[in-house]
Amino acid sequence: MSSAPPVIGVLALQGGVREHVRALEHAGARARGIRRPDELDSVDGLVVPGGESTTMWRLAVAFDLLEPLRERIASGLPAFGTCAGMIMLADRIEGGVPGQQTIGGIDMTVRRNAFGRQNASFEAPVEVTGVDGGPVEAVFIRAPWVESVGPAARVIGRVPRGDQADRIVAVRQGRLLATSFHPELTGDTRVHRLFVDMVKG
Ligand SMILES: NC(=O)CC[C@H](N)C(=O)O
Repeated sequence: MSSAPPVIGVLALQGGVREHVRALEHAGARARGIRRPDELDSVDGLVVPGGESTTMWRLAVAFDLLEPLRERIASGLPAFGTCAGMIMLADRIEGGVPGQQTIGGIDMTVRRNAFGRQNASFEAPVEVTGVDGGPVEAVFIRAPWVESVGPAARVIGRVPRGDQADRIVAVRQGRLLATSFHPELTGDTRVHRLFVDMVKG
């Protein structure tokens, strides 16, 4: 017997919203954009997309969403952040603009634009714990990396090789998930399936 698909919101202030909606629907969820605090009440999970974390933070404040997002996530709403969305889910950031705030939730320190200029965009096969069937082809676009995680968070993916081998690029903490890269851009929906399973679980 199959239960009703979970409803997953995609924070639609800015960034790669449509791609996540598509990937979530492929992964067996119903997806919708979220722009207002009351829309948070009717979702079982939330994706915070990539884009620009400084703009997303400013818009979240302007739309009175930052506090409601913090409250919902603190009270157990499963969430998945990609790239700028990873920054938004970090408890601590480095390289932010003055005063930059996050939603938080994951006990980690994330460095913005960490991979630097020559290497601002690249792809690499990343093994993600909990995703079966071989590495995920990870697309990094002016991506952050995770400097460190606290005891509550678990590293589930690292850069496989090259100058930045072993940099942490995927983290999980309970029902919160974050990747430096963009699984919504590749057509491979295994990371979204992992999140949909976390939401169902
Ligand atoms: N592709 C992305 O989401 C880039 C993130 C962006 N560099 C930021 O700081 O928010």
